[in-house]
Amino acid sequence: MRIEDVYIWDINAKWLGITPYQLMENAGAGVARAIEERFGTGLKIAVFSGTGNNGGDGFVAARHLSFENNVTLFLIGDEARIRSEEARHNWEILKKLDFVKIKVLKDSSQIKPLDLSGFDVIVDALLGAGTKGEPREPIRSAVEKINEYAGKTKIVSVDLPSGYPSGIWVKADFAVTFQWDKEEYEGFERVIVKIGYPRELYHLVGPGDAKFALRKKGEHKGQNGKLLVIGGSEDYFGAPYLAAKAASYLVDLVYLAMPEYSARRINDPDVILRPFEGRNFGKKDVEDVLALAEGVDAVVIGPGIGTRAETKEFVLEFLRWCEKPVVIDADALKAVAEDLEAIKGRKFVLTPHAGEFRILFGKKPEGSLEEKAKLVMEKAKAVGGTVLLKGVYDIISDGNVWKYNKTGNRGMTTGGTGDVLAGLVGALLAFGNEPLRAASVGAFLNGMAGDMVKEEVGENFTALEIARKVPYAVKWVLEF
Ligand SMILES: NC(=O)C1=CN([C@@H]2O[C@H](COP(=O)(O)OP(=O)(O)OC[C@H]3O[C@@H](n4cnc5c(N)ncnc54)[C@H](O)[C@@H]3O)[C@@H](O)[C@H]2O)[C@H](O)CC1
Ligand SMILES: [K+]
Repeated sequence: MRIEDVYIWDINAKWLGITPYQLMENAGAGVARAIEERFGTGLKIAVFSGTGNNGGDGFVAARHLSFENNVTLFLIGDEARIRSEEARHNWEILKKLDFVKIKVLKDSSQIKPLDLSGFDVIVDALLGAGTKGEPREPIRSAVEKINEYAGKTKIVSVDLPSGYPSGIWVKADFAVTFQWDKEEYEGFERVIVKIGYPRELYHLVGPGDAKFALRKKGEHKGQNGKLLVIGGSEDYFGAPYLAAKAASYLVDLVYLAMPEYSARRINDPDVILRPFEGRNFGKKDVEDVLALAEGVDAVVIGPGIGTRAETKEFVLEFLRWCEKPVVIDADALKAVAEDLEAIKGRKFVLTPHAGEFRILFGKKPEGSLEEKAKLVMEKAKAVGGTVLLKGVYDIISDGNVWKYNKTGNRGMTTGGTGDVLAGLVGALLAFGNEPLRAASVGAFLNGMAGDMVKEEVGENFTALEIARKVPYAVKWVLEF
């Protein structure tokens, strides 16, 4: 698990109703328990806290330890800078206690003369996951002061040694880290304590994933993604339009390549039409559509494209040559099912519903969520890409991990919601997201938009209304 996952989990935990207060209480209690299990009780303990949530964990640990130990808490920095509610709450509690001695040290000149030789254990709660760069004063002096006692006094770091991985960090006997080990951490012993996360957080897609997926890259036109949607046929023109419309709320530029016969039905300034002569895509169009794809960041191919033999040939030939990340949706899935080699080595997302999944992989997904997830993961690994199996719970896997999405409602069985979804996944690919995150967050936003429409109009609505709700779903995520 990476530090980025910590933030995603925290946000998703909050979305599930697990408050930062509960997490901090469990974190601090876990630190206290790990210390007493290792060193016993009746100890003289110095807790060094910073003004962030790492410091907050230290406040909680000090309170828990004070029950059977002699605790002094050193706040390094100005208490006015204690930012989060949960850290402030625990600071206010400490200030009401009499057995915990508190010393506020704002300046390195107050830290340098400190004599810590009377303590059995020093707890380092100065800096944690929020650290940026080398420790700055006065934290820096506190790190140096603590390191004077390395090897003599027991030193326990909260979450990770303060200053790690910069040039100067606390030489701790061990760090008490939360819920799981982090792959970035090395060079110090870790004791892992659980802080109340349910197992679902490994798999459930939430606003935490969406916040990371929606981070904008640049300020200038076009920097926030250009998408090409390829679809439509003599029978369908709505599907590719829906995909393009939905995507237009996220990326800067959306090109919509359609056979001229159906393209003439579209006139929406939000999408840049690129009509191709004729009624259906065929091999004659491969060169020109590839040329279009050169100018974008990601491609969606399939909505309404039809299943004619000439079109299947077009789809396969296009995919053999296109090097851009691509969402393969709807009828393009049927083409790919005939020759999975066409997408070998590519960056792609397949977006089948259960029936298309069976055509692609020869097996209908059934059974429990975990049984279906195992099958999706196995097939994603086999095909070498990301598979988004649409359903009441969408299941997404890149072959290594699996995610599931619970947003959405029965009203979304209406035609076209799959097209909106394909557009959103394509847009998130165009943002630069890896396929797994683009697919899982696309499913999340699609379902959230559908839930917002249902809130307003009940369960009978069209896919275009879902597309129009996309900006509201994005706003909700960014404000969460
Ligand atoms: N889900 C979990 O794992 C939980 C983790 N908890 C603890 O929260 C910290 C992360 O807290 P955060 O407030 O984001 O950051 P820090 O406390 O690590 O530090 C931020 C604080 O320090 C200042 N700062 C940043 N870099 C430096 C620097 N180089 N020198 C000096 N000062 C710096 C910054 O301005 C902030 O004021 C995590 O590690 C866990 O301990 C939750 O409490 C429980 C759930
Ligand atoms: K720390």
